[in-house]
Amino acid sequence: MTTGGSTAMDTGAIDLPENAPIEDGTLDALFAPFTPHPRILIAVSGGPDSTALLHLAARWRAGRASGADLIAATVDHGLRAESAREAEAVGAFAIRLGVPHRILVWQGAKPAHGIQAAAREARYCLLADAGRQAGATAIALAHTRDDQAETVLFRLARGSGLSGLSGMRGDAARHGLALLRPFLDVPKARLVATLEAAGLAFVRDPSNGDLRFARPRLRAMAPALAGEGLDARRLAVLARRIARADQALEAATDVAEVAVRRLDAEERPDTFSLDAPAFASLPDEIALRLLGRAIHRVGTEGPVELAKLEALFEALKAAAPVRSAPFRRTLAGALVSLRGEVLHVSAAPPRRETDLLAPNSAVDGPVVLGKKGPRS
Ligand SMILES: Nc1ncnc2c1ncn2[C@@H]1O[C@H](COP(=O)(O)OP(=O)(O)OP(=O)(O)O)[C@@H](O)[C@H]1O
Repeated sequence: MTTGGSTAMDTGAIDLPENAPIEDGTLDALFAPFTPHPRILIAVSGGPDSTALLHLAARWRAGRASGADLIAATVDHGLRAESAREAEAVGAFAIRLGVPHRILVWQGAKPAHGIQAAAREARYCLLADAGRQAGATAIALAHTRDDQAETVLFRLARGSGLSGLSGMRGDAARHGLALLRPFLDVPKARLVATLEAAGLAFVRDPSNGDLRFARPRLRAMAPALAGEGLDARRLAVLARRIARADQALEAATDVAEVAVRRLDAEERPDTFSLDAPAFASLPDEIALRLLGRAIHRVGTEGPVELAKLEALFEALKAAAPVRSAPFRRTLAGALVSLRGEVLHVSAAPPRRETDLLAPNSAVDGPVVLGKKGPRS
């Protein structure tokens, strides 16, 4: 995304040239998250962002007497005729920089639908396996500020809650390895300028501009959005602010969990019992998060979809003061029931056809909820 009219004053960010090459003087700060790791696998597609990541990380490492060992890997998804040749070109570039490189081939059947998501999932698995085999403790990815902005828009369009709108994290974990994204605050234009200044070539994946996919469509809208002030910088600032608020709400939920959870004789490992009056006195957002945690922990279907959690929470709030009929609902493989002063969340019994027909028995009906990925 190009940047529009925002200024350092209205975003709180330090104003940097948006398309100036990255200078050596900034490398220590940029790669500070690398320092705790003895060995890092750099994920390089051969596109501009990850080529710049490899180039700059090698430059940073060469300027230090000690630090992380760098290794690099390229996943050949086998989806384009040129992919094998491009992966080899990345390998040759890495070797020139003195960085060992591996090509990881995505084998097996490729789905007809959702190919981008399947390729991403396969890529993370292959990179994590290669990283672990090589003794790496972290994978470095070249997501930029433009990617962060796109992620925020993408999730906004899909109805995400605050956790989703906080965007990608600069430090996350997956498959037992840390995921480092040192360029999350760096405009893509600066990486391209860095490569051009160093005379380095990179490939452009045509699928990045394929308007059959949602992200390229959002990318194509970026100049118009930036013209209205909704540029990458503002969206990235928004993501940071939301992440900050989200962390505070999670911390408040930790406190509420300790205060409201009943650890009495009735408590079993597969049950989460909450003091119902204390739960009802929590602010809605905290109560909702606590309920979502309970369902996620004892349920069998992964993270709960936010809209479904909200529907269940509203039904619970409506039922709580009445207590005329027992409250029992299932969501994401968990059973939520209100008995007297106790709100129980336990693993749901196996579903029967009749469960789906009984009134007040299932808010999620026959829909199978997803098992992975952030749901909010
Ligand atoms: N085929 C691949 N092999 C290794 N790493 C990859 C591959 N594709 C993506 N990555 C890693 O994941 C990051 C994000 O992927 P995404 O598809 O958003 O970027 P991209 O368009 O490939 O970016 P780049 O300009 O680096 O090529 C990349 O910057 C890179 O670090």
